[in-house]
Amino acid sequence: MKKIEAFIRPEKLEDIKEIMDELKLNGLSIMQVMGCGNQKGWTEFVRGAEVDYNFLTKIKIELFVTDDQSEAVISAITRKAYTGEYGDGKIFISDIQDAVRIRTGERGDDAIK
Ligand SMILES: Nc1ncnc2c1ncn2[C@@H]1O[C@H](COP(=O)(O)OP(=O)(O)OP(=O)(O)O)[C@@H](O)[C@H]1O
Repeated sequence: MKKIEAFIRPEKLEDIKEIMDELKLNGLSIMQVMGCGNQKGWTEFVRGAEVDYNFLTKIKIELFVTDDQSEAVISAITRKAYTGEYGDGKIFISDIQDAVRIRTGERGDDAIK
């Protein structure tokens, strides 16, 4: 199993939700986060003082998928989140050891399919 954590532009969320149906995924978590990457934010003057707004609002999508689903999920997110401008986001992928569906006690791939 893999954990896929994708940081995307908030306005891309609706497009990315379509992946659930397209790839027949069962679960997804979404968080609103503040962050920065190469897209550095902006500078404004507030009551005469220069203020850096270094952190922009992003959406973090967290998905746990089977190994055989992961490449399709990564390429679908990449395709839907892309604009070609700074701030398109990033995807982090890590290995997951196990999962449990509490209602049934199913483990591993069975718990997330
Ligand atoms: N190394 C990192 N660790 C944790 N979060 C990160 C990291 N890099 C990016 N993020 C998160 O991803 C969001 C989007 O980052 P951003 O698109 O600016 O990445 P980037 O690598 O600088 O890409 P680009 O060059 O396309 O702007 C950030 O606002 C932050 O929330």
